[in-house]
Amino acid sequence: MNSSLIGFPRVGKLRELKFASEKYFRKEISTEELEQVAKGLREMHWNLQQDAGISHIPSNDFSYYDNVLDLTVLLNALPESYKQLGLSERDTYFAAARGYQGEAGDVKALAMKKWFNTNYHYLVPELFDDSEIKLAGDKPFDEYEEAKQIGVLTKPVIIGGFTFLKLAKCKGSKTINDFAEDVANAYIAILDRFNEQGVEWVQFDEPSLVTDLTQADVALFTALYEKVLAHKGNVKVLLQTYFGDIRDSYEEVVGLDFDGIGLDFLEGKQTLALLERHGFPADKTLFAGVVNGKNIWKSDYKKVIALVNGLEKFSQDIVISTSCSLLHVPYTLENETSLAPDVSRYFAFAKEKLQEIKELTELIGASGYENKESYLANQQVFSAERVYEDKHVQASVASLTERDFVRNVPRTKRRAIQKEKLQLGLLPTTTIGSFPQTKEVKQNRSKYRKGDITKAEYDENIKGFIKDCIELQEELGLDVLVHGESERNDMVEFFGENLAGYIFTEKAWVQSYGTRCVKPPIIFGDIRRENPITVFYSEYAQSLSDKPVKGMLTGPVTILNWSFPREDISLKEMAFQIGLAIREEVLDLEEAGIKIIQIDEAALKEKLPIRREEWNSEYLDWAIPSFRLCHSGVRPETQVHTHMCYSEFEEIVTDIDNMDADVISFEASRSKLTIIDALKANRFETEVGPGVYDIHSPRVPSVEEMVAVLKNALTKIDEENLWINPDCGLKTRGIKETRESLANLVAAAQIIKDAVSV
Ligand SMILES: Nc1nc2c(c(=O)[nH]1)N[C@@H](CNc1ccc(C(=O)N[C@@H](CCC(=O)N[C@@H](CCC(=O)N[C@@H](CCC(=O)O)C(=O)O)C(=O)O)C(=O)O)cc1)CN2
Ligand code: MET
Ligand SMILES: [Zn+2]
Repeated sequence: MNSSLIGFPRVGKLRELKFASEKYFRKEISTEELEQVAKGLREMHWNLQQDAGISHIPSNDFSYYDNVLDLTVLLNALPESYKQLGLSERDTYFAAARGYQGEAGDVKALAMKKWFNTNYHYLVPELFDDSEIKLAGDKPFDEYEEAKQIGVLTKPVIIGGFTFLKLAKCKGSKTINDFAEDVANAYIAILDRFNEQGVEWVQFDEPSLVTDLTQADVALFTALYEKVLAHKGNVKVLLQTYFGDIRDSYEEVVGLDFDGIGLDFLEGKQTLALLERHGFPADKTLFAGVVNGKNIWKSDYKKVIALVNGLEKFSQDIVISTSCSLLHVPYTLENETSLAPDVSRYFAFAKEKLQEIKELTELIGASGYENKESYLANQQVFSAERVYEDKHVQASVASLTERDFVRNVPRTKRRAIQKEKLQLGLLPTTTIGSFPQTKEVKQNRSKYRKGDITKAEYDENIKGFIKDCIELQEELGLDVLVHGESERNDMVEFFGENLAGYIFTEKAWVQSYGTRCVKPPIIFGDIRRENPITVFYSEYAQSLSDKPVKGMLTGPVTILNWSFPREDISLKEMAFQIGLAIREEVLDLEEAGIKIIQIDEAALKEKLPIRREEWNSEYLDWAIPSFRLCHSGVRPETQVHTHMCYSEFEEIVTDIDNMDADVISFEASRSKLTIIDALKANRFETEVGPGVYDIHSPRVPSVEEMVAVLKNALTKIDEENLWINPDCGLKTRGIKETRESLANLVAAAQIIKDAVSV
């Protein structure tokens, strides 16, 4: 049986690409040196896949920052503002990705958004009325050639034209339909080039097909591909989908002249039913996504083999594949030195998944496969009892009642009590929580981890960072302070490390955006809080100031969504277990005299099901309650904040209000504040802090631009309800730009406060 990979992680086994790129940004290495690192990684990844016997090895899945941005460049759609800087090709690309501020000019980065239901972020393509879409680059062709040079014949991978158009934002009067013809022509030109190169298969990724589509969308898709496929020549075209099923377009898709169709049998709840109902054309190859590309648990060979065997009645020509790109899992288990064997034996990261695919291709269809060594070894893992149960936690979740989810004083009444108690005045300024993770802050953690310093020394250093952070905020004149999160490597991993039931890794990095990676902790058993986690740090921070210092926690939905979840119990069960743990922490913080507690739900929107019909039943019906569970026990005078990034929650504004927080801060600066209209229209009750500047870019926002944002916000939001803050935490920023940006923020706030009080 043949096998295919949709994409492979690109940051490198030990994040080599991240470190090289960041050196390049700091001008410590040249373009050529950066390109050498990238080339080395590509070669290594191709060789690995070749060694594992993968038949369809992807190329062009590599990216210096983001593969949607790569496509934008390839289609000549990079906005003029970046080209006008007159920088080198590479630097123009990075200017679009990160913003640019320097001798050549001052431009903001492109907007960044969540890639479907993952923690990966892409840069949003922008289409202007004068954008001229055409093939304008060589990356996919060069990378094919590069692989060929080392003896690997690859399957180039490009995001398809339909997904490109669906993700793009039109900035003028034209709509995506106005660009469809040029897009089709550009893909024809792409296919021409692949024909010249003698490419056998090309993969067009069309994940937008798994979203709810209108008839017009399906018509756009069909028209686009009718045109493109008429020119495919000798190249075979694989239409690759993932993250769900293609229930709205299946019949049209199988009717088109694709040579292969890639379907997701894991997240695609209706994929099998679609095959049952409509069959699968005999002249096409079925690329069956059966190995999980998103989670780190080993595949159960028995189940996978049964699934593939069941597909043979639909197609004689099956290639097995991952369910999505392996971009979303870490590189390899080999780097994990401290995982117990009875834990690590359950896991398969990207490299180990290659081995799984290899073994599966050998087992499927082989007679007597049940007695083969690889099968027996796999089944041994699945027959073993995994004991990590906590009966006490299970009982606590089972005995939750309605009352556990409701604060006993309603929000409007709490508001008056809180205003009286906190005395913040109108338009309070605050930040989202983290302050720059400086070299010293990171070293403190790594020294402690390596045993070079004691816990007491570690805590002493943290107290020093907290003290500096409080002093800085006092000096800047912010109203509500934070302790700065210098004890955290990450807002989720940190809680994973401090909760029983979690496993955490050393080097299991996954790209989140650009050079930024996360190390999602693994939920291995039932979750329980054993000891207070943050109280020591928050209490100390509050002791240094008369202003309120926010307690800072991550909420259950976000902890769950940014972890690798168990597959043997429901998401709801896990969310409630985590919710109970965070609730204990909330109550301890309140007991320690913390007056404002922020519970971040940065990832709430991320795993909202792609299909609207599943929003409530599959998600919101437990996600919102699990948040309420965290704070329902606090006194009315304790103010509860939450925070969300990449907001785009227009359509669930009422659900967000139902979280019953007192204040919410959210990202709005890159998405131009459109969310605010939705808040007004839905009579949003929660006080709001729409972020006034983008913290994902190193550029320093001016006072004027933030005044403009605030004035705009005040046209829609009552001044009694408005907070002033950046759009997310400051951990990725440097101290200098943070100080300057926040000084400007406070100055902008003062101008607005003065204007409002006259
Ligand atoms: N989980 C999560 N998802 C999120 C966000 C988030 O904050 N967390 N924010 C949004 C945007 N995404 C982001 C993702 C990552 C980072 C980020 O800053 N990541 C850091 C890593 C942070 C971290 O965990 N650092 C560790 C590990 C540091 C490290 O590299 N250690 C070295 C050793 C260094 C030494 O010994 O000195 C190693 O492990 O190899 C620490 O500081 O303790 C990075 O890529 O640079 C920011 C935003 C959406 N998704
Ligand atoms: C990705 S949301 C970040 C929230 C967190 N409190 C921080 O400031 O870093
Ligand atoms: Zn955030």
